[in-house]
Amino acid sequence: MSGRQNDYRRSAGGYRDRSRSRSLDRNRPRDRDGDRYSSNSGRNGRDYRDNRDSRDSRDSRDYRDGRDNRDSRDSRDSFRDSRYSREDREKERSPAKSSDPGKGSAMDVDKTSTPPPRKVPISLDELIKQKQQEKQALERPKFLTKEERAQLALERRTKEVEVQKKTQDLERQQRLEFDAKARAEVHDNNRYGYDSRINARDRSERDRSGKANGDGRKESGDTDSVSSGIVLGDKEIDLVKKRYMGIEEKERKIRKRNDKKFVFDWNADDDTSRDLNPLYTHRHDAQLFGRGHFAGIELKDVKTKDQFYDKLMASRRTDAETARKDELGDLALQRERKINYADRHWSDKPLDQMKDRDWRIFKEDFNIACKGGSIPNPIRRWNESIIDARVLEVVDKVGYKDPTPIQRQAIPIGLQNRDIIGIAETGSGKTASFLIPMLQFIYDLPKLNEQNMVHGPYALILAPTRELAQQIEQEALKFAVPLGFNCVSIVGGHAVEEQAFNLRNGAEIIIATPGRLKDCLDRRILVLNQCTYVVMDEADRMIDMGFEADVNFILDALPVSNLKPDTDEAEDASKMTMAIDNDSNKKYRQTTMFSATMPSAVERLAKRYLRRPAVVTIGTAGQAGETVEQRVEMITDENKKKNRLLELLKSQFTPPIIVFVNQKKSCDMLAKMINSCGLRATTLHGGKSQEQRELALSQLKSGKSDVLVATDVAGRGIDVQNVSLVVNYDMAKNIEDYTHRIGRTGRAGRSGVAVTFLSSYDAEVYYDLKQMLQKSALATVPAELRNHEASMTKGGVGGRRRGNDEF
Ligand SMILES: Nc1ncnc2c1ncn2[C@@H]1O[C@H](COP(=O)(O)OP(=O)(O)OP(=O)(O)O)[C@@H](O)[C@H]1O
Repeated sequence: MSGRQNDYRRSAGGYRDRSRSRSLDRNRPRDRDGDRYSSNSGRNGRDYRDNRDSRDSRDSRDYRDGRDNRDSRDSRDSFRDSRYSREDREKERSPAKSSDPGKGSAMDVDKTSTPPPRKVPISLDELIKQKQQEKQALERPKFLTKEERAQLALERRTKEVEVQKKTQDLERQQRLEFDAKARAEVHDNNRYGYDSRINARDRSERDRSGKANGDGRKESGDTDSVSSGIVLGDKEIDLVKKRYMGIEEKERKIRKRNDKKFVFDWNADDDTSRDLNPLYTHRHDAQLFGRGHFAGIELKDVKTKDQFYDKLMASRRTDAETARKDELGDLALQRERKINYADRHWSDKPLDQMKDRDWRIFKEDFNIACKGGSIPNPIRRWNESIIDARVLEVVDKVGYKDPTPIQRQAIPIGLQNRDIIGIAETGSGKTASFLIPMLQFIYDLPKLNEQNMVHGPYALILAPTRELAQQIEQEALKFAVPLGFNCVSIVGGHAVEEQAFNLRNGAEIIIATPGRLKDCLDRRILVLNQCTYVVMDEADRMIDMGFEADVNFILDALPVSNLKPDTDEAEDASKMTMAIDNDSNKKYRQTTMFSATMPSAVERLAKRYLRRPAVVTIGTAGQAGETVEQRVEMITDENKKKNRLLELLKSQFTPPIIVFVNQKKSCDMLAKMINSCGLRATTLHGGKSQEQRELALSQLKSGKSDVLVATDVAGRGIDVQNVSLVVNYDMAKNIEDYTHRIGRTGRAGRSGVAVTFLSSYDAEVYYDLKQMLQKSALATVPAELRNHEASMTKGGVGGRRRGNDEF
């Protein structure tokens, strides 16, 4: 069906409805003017007609528009009818109300006055709009003034209170009734008096009602206080009772989280069982650890206490049983002796009775840790070692009574011709720990003579600084001269010719700095054709100073025919101590490295030149000497630093004192300042001639100078006896240098103090320094450092890489 036909039908439907309503109108009674009463009966017939006309016109418009509004029109018609009828009723009512005879009827008014404006029924759209507006108005939040809100809240509260009061009254009423009933029942049951409980309840009831009165007074009872005008609260009354009647309230034990699981109502003092039971009075103290104790029982105690049973048993024994008992007793005694003997401390045992356990205890006692296979046992005493008697004689002459921890472990390994990486704190005798096996090694080699001295030295010691090399030379000479060996140092700052002259008679041991040695090798002043023992002292420093290439050059100049195999054989002492071939006395090359700090950069060197090295660590790697008290002061201001330095130098510290700075010019400036204060200061840095450097050091050692102001040139290995104070006027740029600097004091078991001025420019080392101070028993971390952000995480790079002695 087409839309047009549909619309037509709908409009026809609408027409049928209208004709039906007209026929209904025809049946209605007519008014005075002959017009028919309609739903708008208050109006004249013209109104009605008009209405009808307008409706018709609307219908015809609907028809024209062809809109599908049949349903809405039906509802509109019915609604309009209802509106007409309501308005009609009102109109009918109004003339009746004003039926004043004087005024005339509404009809009359209509006739006389101007006709009222025609009332047009409200359209459906408007009506819907109106309804929506009303609805929106209702939904819209209404603003209330403060007073209105207060008023509302008051009303609400009043209502609540009323309800509450009502329920309370009701409850009270019910309770009173219940009590009265109960009292009557009890009275009936017990004629002789009131139940005390009811009395008490009455009292409490009265108390309660007294409180309910709101003034804290009791209705009856405390008449005294009321009469005296003093009002006492409950707490006060309790206190008065406590004071005058001696009533003590037991404090309730409050159970805490960590308390035992079971909490009893009684106190420990109330427990009487203790006195009655001997088990509790003589408690057995269980000792589960320690010698002489078996499963927590002291055997000796048990023996003395059990005499009663012993006597009893003895009286019952036969002779044979007694003999057997004695036999068993002897056996037990022997066993006990054996246990006690085996449990002796290692120092009470001869060497051949030392067990693995003893060696473990021994190593723990000296903080010795080793890595690598087939490590020999450490040395307990010099005379127990396999060191040649003549070398031991020299050791005794030098005055070393007992070996230091690093010497205890490194010397026996060195004597096995094993490669070693030795890490031990500053001033712990590392020099002797590589010198002694070296001397023993050379001792087994043919003496140097006119023929073989041209092939160069047997042993080579490399050191990062001239001063350290010279110091090692002096230490080596102590041992070498009595043994008839020659030592020569080859360091920068001296004429090469002079050094060539020193080498004219040959030297079993050469101590050198890498730069100058390379020069000598380049110039053919020296060859290393028979060098089979190499020591790199402070190897990390050499790499740090940029000597790695020189070191590689030197080590590559060594003969390769006696290189150790990179197999397990390198750990086999019996093979490594043997000559390589029977025809010659050639030995395997032995390479060792020693330092107090071993950063990972050294690994590269170790991997290239060391074969299956044994790693010996004393204490913790990179740790300062345990006898050094480390103090850190946060000072950034230069003037304050100077004042503090002078203050320290004038305090209880006795010379020699070493002050470390980071720049050459600071050395001279500080030395001047110290000299002007009456102390004798000398300087040591890379800008000075070698003679001046050696003079400065010797003056400090001899006591001609009180204070040495130095750069890191003096930071490593320099051994000046009895340095009481080291001041880091400028903090070292990395923790390794700091460790070596402060290691100039507290050497060889003596105590010393290291004071460091830390500034905000040193944030790179805050973390490492904090860790180091925390590990030391003699150091406290200042709060500024502990809480500083930079000390929380490891930041910055390691030390500065520098070329040859540029300090
Ligand atoms: N067994 C020993 N008994 C007594 N003193 C010793 C012993 N061994 C070494 N010394 C002394 O200890 C001091 C420090 O020794 P050494 O210079 O070898 O220490 P170091 O560990 O090399 O120190 P650094 O790491 O600073 O170079 C020296 O004066 C040395 O004479």
